[in-house]
Amino acid sequence: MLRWLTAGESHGPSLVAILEGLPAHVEVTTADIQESLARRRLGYGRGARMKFEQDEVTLTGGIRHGRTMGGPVAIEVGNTEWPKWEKVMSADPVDPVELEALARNAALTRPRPGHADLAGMQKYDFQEARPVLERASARETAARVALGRVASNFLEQAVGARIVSHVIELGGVRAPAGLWPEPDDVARLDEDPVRCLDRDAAAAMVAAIDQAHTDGDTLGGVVEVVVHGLPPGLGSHVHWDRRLDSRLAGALMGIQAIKGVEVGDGFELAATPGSKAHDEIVPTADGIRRVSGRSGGTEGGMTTGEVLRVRAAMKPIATVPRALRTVDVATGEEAVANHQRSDVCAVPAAGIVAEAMVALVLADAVLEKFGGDSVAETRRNHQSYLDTLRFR
Ligand SMILES: Cc1cc2nc3c(=O)[nH]c(=O)nc-3n(C[C@H](O)[C@H](O)[C@H](O)COP(=O)(O)O)c2cc1C
Ligand SMILES: C=C(O[C@@H]1CC(C(=O)O)=C[C@@H](OP(=O)(O)O)[C@H]1O)C(=O)O
Repeated sequence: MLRWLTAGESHGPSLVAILEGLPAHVEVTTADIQESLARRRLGYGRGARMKFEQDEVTLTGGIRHGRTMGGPVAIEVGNTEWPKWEKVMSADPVDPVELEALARNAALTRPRPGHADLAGMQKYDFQEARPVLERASARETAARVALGRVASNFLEQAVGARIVSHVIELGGVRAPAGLWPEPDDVARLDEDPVRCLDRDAAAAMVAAIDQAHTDGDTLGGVVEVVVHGLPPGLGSHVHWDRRLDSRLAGALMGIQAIKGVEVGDGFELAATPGSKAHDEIVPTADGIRRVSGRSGGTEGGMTTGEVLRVRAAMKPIATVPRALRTVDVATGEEAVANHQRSDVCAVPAAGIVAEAMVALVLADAVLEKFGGDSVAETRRNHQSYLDTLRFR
Protein backbone atom coordinates (compact mmCIF):
# COMPACT_ATOMS: atom_id res chain seq x y z
CA MET A 1 0.00 0.00 0.00
CA LEU A 2 2.36 2.70 1.29
CA ARG A 3 6.01 2.65 0.25
CA TRP A 4 8.71 4.91 1.56
CA LEU A 5 12.40 5.43 0.93
CA THR A 6 15.06 7.78 2.17
CA ALA A 7 18.44 8.70 0.65
CA GLY A 8 21.30 10.96 1.63
CA GLU A 9 24.28 11.13 3.97
CA SER A 10 24.83 12.83 7.30
CA HIS A 11 27.19 15.45 5.88
CA GLY A 12 25.88 15.44 2.30
CA PRO A 13 23.91 18.36 0.83
CA SER A 14 20.54 17.00 1.92
CA LEU A 15 18.38 14.04 2.80
CA VAL A 16 15.63 13.05 0.41
CA ALA A 17 12.48 11.16 1.33
CA ILE A 18 9.66 9.75 -0.78
CA LEU A 19 6.27 8.46 0.34
CA GLU A 20 4.15 6.69 -2.28
CA GLY A 21 0.57 5.48 -1.98
CA LEU A 22 -1.15 8.20 0.04
CA PRO A 23 -4.57 9.39 -1.08
CA ALA A 24 -5.20 12.90 -2.32
CA HIS A 25 -6.29 15.77 -0.04
CA VAL A 26 -4.09 15.04 2.97
CA GLU A 27 -3.51 18.52 4.38
CA VAL A 28 0.18 19.11 5.05
CA THR A 29 2.49 22.12 4.84
CA THR A 30 6.20 22.91 5.05
CA ALA A 31 5.51 24.43 8.48
CA ASP A 32 4.00 21.13 9.73
CA ILE A 33 7.13 19.24 8.73
CA GLN A 34 9.43 21.88 10.18
CA GLU A 35 7.50 21.62 13.44
CA SER A 36 8.06 17.84 13.62
CA LEU A 37 11.74 18.20 12.73
CA ALA A 38 12.15 20.81 15.47
CA ARG A 39 10.72 18.30 17.97
CA ARG A 40 13.34 15.76 16.88
CA ARG A 41 16.13 18.24 17.60
CA LEU A 42 14.94 18.63 21.19
CA GLY A 43 16.16 16.68 24.20
CA TYR A 44 18.76 17.14 26.90
CA GLY A 45 22.09 15.48 26.15
CA ARG A 46 22.28 15.98 22.41
CA GLY A 47 25.55 17.15 20.87
CA ALA A 48 26.66 20.45 19.35
CA ARG A 49 25.21 19.75 15.93
CA MET A 50 21.59 19.85 17.08
CA LYS A 51 22.11 23.43 18.27
CA PHE A 52 22.86 24.75 14.81
CA GLU A 53 21.31 22.18 12.45
CA GLN A 54 18.38 23.92 10.71
CA ASP A 55 16.69 21.03 8.82
CA GLU A 56 15.89 23.14 5.76
CA VAL A 57 12.67 21.62 4.36
CA THR A 58 11.62 21.77 0.70
CA LEU A 59 8.52 19.95 -0.52
CA THR A 60 9.45 18.98 -4.06
CA GLY A 61 6.62 16.70 -5.17
CA GLY A 62 3.12 15.44 -4.55
CA ILE A 63 1.70 18.45 -2.68
CA ARG A 64 -0.08 21.51 -4.08
CA HIS A 65 -1.44 24.41 -2.05
CA GLY A 66 -1.18 22.45 1.18
CA ARG A 67 -2.80 19.20 0.00
CA THR A 68 -1.47 15.96 -1.41
CA MET A 69 -2.48 15.19 -4.99
CA GLY A 70 -2.26 11.38 -4.88
CA GLY A 71 1.23 11.09 -6.38
CA PRO A 72 4.46 10.36 -4.49
CA VAL A 73 5.27 12.96 -1.84
CA ALA A 74 8.91 14.05 -2.10
CA ILE A 75 10.66 15.98 0.66
CA GLU A 76 14.18 17.36 0.83
CA VAL A 77 15.81 18.19 4.16
CA GLY A 78 18.93 20.30 3.70
CA ASN A 79 21.97 19.77 5.96
CA THR A 80 23.36 22.97 7.43
CA GLU A 81 26.72 21.16 7.74
CA TRP A 82 27.12 20.81 3.98
CA PRO A 83 29.34 23.85 3.20
CA LYS A 84 32.04 22.44 5.53
CA TRP A 85 31.88 19.04 3.80
CA GLU A 86 31.47 20.06 0.18
CA LYS A 87 34.84 18.60 -0.85
CA VAL A 88 34.92 15.60 1.52
CA MET A 89 31.42 14.48 0.53
CA SER A 90 31.44 15.67 -3.09
CA ALA A 91 29.54 13.31 -5.41
CA ASP A 92 32.01 14.08 -8.18
CA PRO A 93 35.73 13.28 -7.99
CA VAL A 94 37.93 15.85 -6.22
CA ASP A 95 41.64 16.51 -6.84
CA PRO A 96 43.42 14.03 -4.49
CA VAL A 97 46.05 16.66 -3.53
CA GLU A 98 43.29 19.02 -2.42
CA LEU A 99 41.61 16.23 -0.44
CA GLU A 100 44.87 15.20 1.23
CA ALA A 101 45.22 18.72 2.67
CA LEU A 102 41.82 18.57 4.42
CA ALA A 103 42.01 17.50 8.08
CA ARG A 104 38.29 16.70 7.86
CA ASN A 105 39.10 14.02 5.30
CA ALA A 106 41.57 12.13 7.55
CA ALA A 107 40.99 8.39 7.22
CA LEU A 108 38.81 6.97 10.03
CA THR A 109 40.63 3.70 10.64
CA ARG A 110 39.77 3.18 14.32
CA PRO A 111 36.20 1.77 14.15
CA ARG A 112 33.87 2.56 17.04
CA PRO A 113 32.50 -0.46 18.93
CA GLY A 114 28.71 -0.28 18.76
CA HIS A 115 28.56 1.72 15.50
CA ALA A 116 28.34 0.37 11.96
CA ASP A 117 32.01 1.23 11.21
CA LEU A 118 33.83 -2.12 11.21
CA ALA A 119 31.11 -4.43 9.88
CA GLY A 120 30.31 -1.82 7.20
CA MET A 121 33.97 -1.50 6.10
CA GLN A 122 34.22 -5.29 5.85
CA LYS A 123 30.96 -5.75 4.02
CA TYR A 124 31.33 -2.88 1.50
CA ASP A 125 35.11 -3.15 1.09
CA PHE A 126 36.20 0.25 2.41
CA GLN A 127 39.57 1.03 4.01
CA GLU A 128 38.06 3.56 6.41
CA ALA A 129 34.72 4.25 8.08
CA ARG A 130 33.64 7.55 6.47
CA PRO A 131 31.54 6.01 3.66
CA VAL A 132 29.84 3.75 6.22
CA LEU A 133 29.10 6.14 9.06
CA GLU A 134 27.73 8.78 6.70
CA ARG A 135 24.75 6.58 5.90
CA ALA A 136 24.57 4.67 9.20
CA SER A 137 24.23 7.96 11.08
CA ALA A 138 20.89 8.73 12.63
CA ARG A 139 20.91 12.03 10.74
CA GLU A 140 18.81 9.96 8.32
CA THR A 141 16.00 9.89 10.87
CA ALA A 142 15.23 13.53 9.96
CA ALA A 143 13.93 12.18 6.62
CA ARG A 144 11.79 9.59 8.39
CA VAL A 145 10.32 12.18 10.72
CA ALA A 146 9.42 14.32 7.71
CA LEU A 147 7.55 11.39 6.13
CA GLY A 148 6.08 10.42 9.49
CA ARG A 149 4.46 13.84 9.76
CA VAL A 150 2.68 13.36 6.44
CA ALA A 151 1.49 9.91 7.59
CA SER A 152 0.43 11.30 10.93
CA ASN A 153 -1.61 14.10 9.33
CA PHE A 154 -3.33 11.45 7.18
CA LEU A 155 -4.15 9.31 10.23
CA GLU A 156 -5.63 12.23 12.11
CA GLN A 157 -7.62 13.50 9.11
CA ALA A 158 -8.87 10.08 7.93
CA VAL A 159 -9.64 8.21 11.17
CA GLY A 160 -9.02 10.72 13.98
CA ALA A 161 -6.01 8.84 15.43
CA ARG A 162 -3.39 10.82 17.38
CA ILE A 163 0.13 9.76 18.29
CA VAL A 164 2.29 10.82 21.23
CA SER A 165 5.52 9.41 22.65
CA HIS A 166 7.26 9.78 25.99
CA VAL A 167 10.45 8.62 27.66
CA ILE A 168 9.83 5.94 30.28
CA GLU A 169 13.44 5.05 31.13
CA LEU A 170 16.80 6.77 30.67
CA GLY A 171 20.22 5.76 31.98
CA GLY A 172 18.57 3.25 34.33
CA VAL A 173 16.13 5.82 35.81
CA ARG A 174 12.53 4.61 35.38
CA ALA A 175 9.36 6.68 35.33
CA PRO A 176 6.56 5.19 37.49
CA ALA A 177 4.76 2.38 35.65
CA GLY A 178 1.24 2.72 34.28
CA LEU A 179 1.50 6.38 33.31
CA TRP A 180 0.90 7.21 29.67
CA PRO A 181 0.11 10.47 27.88
CA GLU A 182 -3.07 11.78 26.30
CA PRO A 183 -2.79 13.49 22.89
CA ASP A 184 -3.00 16.91 24.53
CA ASP A 185 0.11 16.18 26.61
CA VAL A 186 2.36 16.70 23.57
CA ALA A 187 3.15 20.36 24.30
CA ARG A 188 3.90 19.62 27.95
CA LEU A 189 6.14 16.69 27.01
CA ASP A 190 8.00 18.72 24.40
CA GLU A 191 8.78 21.33 27.05
CA ASP A 192 10.35 18.75 29.35
CA PRO A 193 14.12 18.35 28.70
CA VAL A 194 13.79 14.55 28.54
CA ARG A 195 10.14 14.26 27.40
CA CYS A 196 9.12 12.38 30.55
CA LEU A 197 5.67 12.70 32.19
CA ASP A 198 6.92 12.33 35.77
CA ARG A 199 8.75 15.40 37.13
CA ASP A 200 10.88 13.55 39.67
CA ALA A 201 11.95 10.90 37.20
CA ALA A 202 12.71 13.64 34.65
CA ALA A 203 14.97 15.45 37.13
CA ALA A 204 16.81 12.19 37.91
CA MET A 205 17.22 11.51 34.16
CA VAL A 206 18.71 14.98 33.61
CA ALA A 207 21.09 14.36 36.53
CA ALA A 208 22.12 11.00 34.99
CA ILE A 209 22.91 12.74 31.69
CA ASP A 210 25.00 15.38 33.51
CA GLN A 211 26.89 12.62 35.30
CA ALA A 212 27.51 10.70 32.08
CA HIS A 213 28.77 13.91 30.47
CA THR A 214 31.20 14.46 33.34
CA ASP A 215 32.33 10.84 33.14
CA GLY A 216 32.88 10.94 29.36
CA ASP A 217 30.15 8.35 29.00
CA THR A 218 26.87 7.91 27.08
CA LEU A 219 23.37 6.64 27.95
CA GLY A 220 20.43 4.77 26.44
CA GLY A 221 16.83 4.30 27.54
CA VAL A 222 13.29 3.31 26.60
CA VAL A 223 10.61 5.30 24.76
CA GLU A 224 6.92 4.47 24.52
CA VAL A 225 4.66 5.47 21.64
CA VAL A 226 0.96 5.78 22.46
CA VAL A 227 -1.78 6.04 19.83
CA HIS A 228 -5.32 7.15 20.68
CA GLY A 229 -8.36 6.78 18.45
CA LEU A 230 -7.61 3.69 16.35
CA PRO A 231 -10.47 1.43 15.25
CA PRO A 232 -10.39 -2.31 16.02
CA GLY A 233 -9.18 -4.58 13.24
CA LEU A 234 -6.02 -2.98 11.79
CA GLY A 235 -3.51 -5.72 10.93
CA SER A 236 -4.53 -9.38 10.91
CA HIS A 237 -4.13 -12.68 12.71
CA VAL A 238 -4.09 -14.68 9.48
CA HIS A 239 -0.42 -14.51 8.53
CA TRP A 240 2.83 -13.60 10.34
CA ASP A 241 3.70 -10.67 8.14
CA ARG A 242 0.22 -9.19 8.40
CA ARG A 243 0.30 -9.08 12.20
CA LEU A 244 0.42 -5.44 13.28
CA ASP A 245 2.77 -6.38 16.15
CA SER A 246 5.28 -7.72 13.66
CA ARG A 247 5.03 -4.67 11.41
CA LEU A 248 5.41 -2.25 14.32
CA ALA A 249 8.33 -4.18 15.79
CA GLY A 250 10.15 -4.29 12.44
CA ALA A 251 9.68 -0.57 11.91
CA LEU A 252 10.87 0.34 15.43
CA MET A 253 13.84 -2.04 15.25
CA GLY A 254 14.77 -0.32 12.00
CA ILE A 255 15.68 2.82 13.95
CA GLN A 256 19.41 3.24 14.61
CA ALA A 257 20.43 1.94 18.06
CA ILE A 258 17.04 0.36 18.90
CA LYS A 259 17.74 -3.10 20.34
CA GLY A 260 14.43 -4.16 21.86
CA VAL A 261 10.72 -3.65 21.24
CA GLU A 262 7.75 -4.40 23.48
CA VAL A 263 4.06 -4.32 22.66
CA GLY A 264 2.16 -3.17 25.74
CA ASP A 265 3.69 -4.55 28.91
CA GLY A 266 5.79 -6.91 26.76
CA PHE A 267 8.51 -8.66 28.76
CA GLU A 268 6.77 -8.00 32.07
CA LEU A 269 3.80 -10.07 30.90
CA ALA A 270 6.12 -13.06 30.55
CA ALA A 271 6.57 -13.02 34.32
CA THR A 272 2.90 -12.43 35.17
CA PRO A 273 0.28 -15.19 35.61
CA GLY A 274 -2.43 -15.26 32.96
CA SER A 275 -5.08 -14.24 35.46
CA LYS A 276 -3.30 -10.91 35.89
CA ALA A 277 -1.75 -10.50 32.45
CA HIS A 278 -4.74 -10.16 30.16
CA ASP A 279 -7.24 -7.35 29.75
CA GLU A 280 -10.68 -8.60 30.79
CA ILE A 281 -13.57 -7.76 28.48
CA VAL A 282 -16.68 -6.16 30.01
CA PRO A 283 -19.95 -4.61 28.80
CA THR A 284 -20.15 -0.86 29.51
CA ALA A 285 -22.46 2.02 28.60
CA ASP A 286 -19.89 2.80 25.82
CA GLY A 287 -20.04 -0.76 24.46
CA ILE A 288 -17.66 -3.65 24.94
CA ARG A 289 -14.38 -2.51 26.54
CA ARG A 290 -11.20 -3.89 28.13
CA VAL A 291 -10.77 -3.06 31.81
CA SER A 292 -7.00 -2.58 31.49
CA GLY A 293 -4.43 -1.89 28.75
CA ARG A 294 -1.66 -4.40 29.37
CA SER A 295 -1.79 -5.87 25.87
CA GLY A 296 -0.86 -2.52 24.38
CA GLY A 297 -4.00 -2.43 22.26
CA THR A 298 -3.41 -5.43 20.02
CA GLU A 299 -4.69 -9.01 20.20
CA GLY A 300 -4.02 -11.57 17.49
CA GLY A 301 -1.94 -9.05 15.56
CA MET A 302 -4.92 -6.68 15.26
CA THR A 303 -5.81 -3.45 16.99
CA THR A 304 -8.50 -3.89 19.64
CA GLY A 305 -9.74 -0.31 19.49
CA GLU A 306 -8.12 0.44 22.85
CA VAL A 307 -5.04 2.67 23.23
CA LEU A 308 -2.08 1.29 21.25
CA ARG A 309 1.17 1.27 23.20
CA VAL A 310 4.59 0.12 21.92
CA ARG A 311 8.05 0.57 23.41
CA ALA A 312 11.54 0.74 21.96
CA ALA A 313 14.78 0.29 23.92
CA MET A 314 17.77 2.32 22.73
CA LYS A 315 21.32 1.25 23.55
CA PRO A 316 23.78 3.96 24.69
CA ILE A 317 25.37 6.18 22.02
CA ALA A 318 28.28 4.33 20.38
CA THR A 319 30.68 7.27 20.15
CA VAL A 320 31.79 7.16 23.79
CA PRO A 321 33.96 10.20 24.69
CA ARG A 322 36.09 8.07 27.03
CA ALA A 323 36.83 6.07 23.94
CA LEU A 324 36.63 2.29 23.91
CA ARG A 325 39.32 -0.13 22.76
CA THR A 326 39.47 -1.00 19.10
CA VAL A 327 41.96 -1.96 16.39
CA ASP A 328 43.49 0.54 13.97
CA VAL A 329 42.68 -1.28 10.74
CA ALA A 330 45.49 0.59 8.94
CA THR A 331 48.17 -0.96 11.22
CA GLY A 332 46.44 -3.92 12.90
CA GLU A 333 47.54 -2.48 16.26
CA GLU A 334 45.44 -1.89 19.38
CA ALA A 335 44.03 1.64 19.52
CA VAL A 336 41.23 3.73 20.98
CA ALA A 337 38.12 4.32 18.87
CA ASN A 338 37.57 7.44 16.77
CA HIS A 339 35.78 10.19 18.63
CA GLN A 340 35.01 13.72 17.57
CA ARG A 341 31.76 15.15 18.85
CA SER A 342 28.63 13.15 19.65
CA ASP A 343 25.41 13.03 21.62
CA VAL A 344 25.60 11.90 25.27
CA CYS A 345 22.03 10.67 24.97
CA ALA A 346 19.46 10.83 22.17
CA VAL A 347 16.58 8.94 23.79
CA PRO A 348 14.08 11.87 23.66
CA ALA A 349 14.81 12.33 19.94
CA ALA A 350 14.43 8.58 19.37
CA GLY A 351 10.87 8.93 20.72
CA ILE A 352 10.02 11.39 17.94
CA VAL A 353 11.54 9.03 15.36
CA ALA A 354 9.54 6.15 16.87
CA GLU A 355 6.34 8.22 16.53
CA ALA A 356 7.16 8.64 12.83
CA MET A 357 7.76 4.93 12.26
CA VAL A 358 4.52 4.03 14.05
CA ALA A 359 2.64 6.64 11.99
CA LEU A 360 3.94 5.14 8.74
CA VAL A 361 3.01 1.58 9.75
CA LEU A 362 -0.46 2.64 10.90
CA ALA A 363 -1.12 4.76 7.81
CA ASP A 364 -0.27 1.67 5.76
CA ALA A 365 -2.58 -0.51 7.87
CA VAL A 366 -5.43 2.03 7.60
CA LEU A 367 -5.10 2.15 3.82
CA GLU A 368 -5.00 -1.64 3.64
CA LYS A 369 -8.23 -1.87 5.67
CA PHE A 370 -10.18 1.11 4.32
CA GLY A 371 -8.52 2.04 1.02
CA GLY A 372 -9.45 5.34 -0.61
CA ASP A 373 -7.96 7.60 -3.24
CA SER A 374 -9.04 10.71 -1.36
CA VAL A 375 -9.04 11.35 2.38
CA ALA A 376 -12.83 11.75 2.21
CA GLU A 377 -13.15 8.27 0.71
CA THR A 378 -10.97 6.71 3.43
CA ARG A 379 -13.00 8.60 6.05
CA ARG A 380 -16.32 7.36 4.60
CA ASN A 381 -15.09 3.76 4.47
CA HIS A 382 -13.84 4.01 8.05
CA GLN A 383 -17.16 5.47 9.22
CA SER A 384 -19.24 2.83 7.47
CA TYR A 385 -17.07 0.11 9.07
CA LEU A 386 -17.66 1.65 12.51
CA ASP A 387 -21.40 2.00 11.81
CA THR A 388 -21.74 -1.71 11.03
CA LEU A 389 -19.17 -3.07 13.48
CA ARG A 390 -20.37 -6.11 15.44
CA PHE A 391 -20.34 -6.24 19.23
CA ARG A 392 -19.63 -2.52 19.67
C1 LIG B 1 18.29 10.18 17.30
C2 LIG B 1 19.57 9.39 17.33
C3 LIG B 1 20.79 10.06 17.51
C4 LIG B 1 21.98 9.35 17.55
N1 LIG B 1 23.15 10.04 17.76
C5 LIG B 1 24.32 9.35 17.79
C6 LIG B 1 25.57 10.04 18.01
O1 LIG B 1 25.62 11.25 18.17
N2 LIG B 1 26.68 9.30 18.03
C7 LIG B 1 26.68 7.93 17.87
O2 LIG B 1 27.72 7.30 17.91
N3 LIG B 1 25.52 7.27 17.67
C8 LIG B 1 24.35 7.94 17.62
N4 LIG B 1 23.18 7.26 17.40
C9 LIG B 1 23.21 5.80 17.23
C10 LIG B 1 23.86 5.34 15.93
O3 LIG B 1 23.25 5.96 14.82
C11 LIG B 1 23.74 3.81 15.82
O4 LIG B 1 24.27 3.23 16.96
C12 LIG B 1 24.49 3.32 14.59
O5 LIG B 1 23.82 3.74 13.42
C13 LIG B 1 24.66 1.79 14.58
O6 LIG B 1 23.44 1.12 14.49
P1 LIG B 1 22.98 0.07 15.63
O7 LIG B 1 23.17 0.78 16.91
O8 LIG B 1 21.57 -0.22 15.36
O9 LIG B 1 23.88 -1.11 15.58
C14 LIG B 1 21.98 7.94 17.37
C15 LIG B 1 20.76 7.27 17.17
C16 LIG B 1 19.56 7.98 17.16
C17 LIG B 1 18.26 7.25 16.94
C1 LIG C 1 22.97 14.78 12.89
C2 LIG C 1 22.18 14.10 13.67
O1 LIG C 1 22.55 13.13 14.55
C3 LIG C 1 23.84 12.61 14.43
C4 LIG C 1 23.73 11.14 14.60
C5 LIG C 1 25.04 10.51 14.71
C6 LIG C 1 25.11 9.05 14.55
O2 LIG C 1 26.24 8.52 14.53
O3 LIG C 1 24.06 8.39 14.47
C7 LIG C 1 26.17 11.25 15.01
C8 LIG C 1 26.14 12.72 15.20
O4 LIG C 1 26.51 13.36 14.00
P1 LIG C 1 27.79 14.31 13.89
O5 LIG C 1 28.94 13.36 13.92
O6 LIG C 1 27.66 15.05 12.61
O7 LIG C 1 27.72 15.20 15.09
C9 LIG C 1 24.74 13.20 15.52
O8 LIG C 1 24.71 14.60 15.52
C10 LIG C 1 20.74 14.31 13.68
O9 LIG C 1 20.06 13.60 14.44
O10 LIG C 1 20.25 15.18 12.91
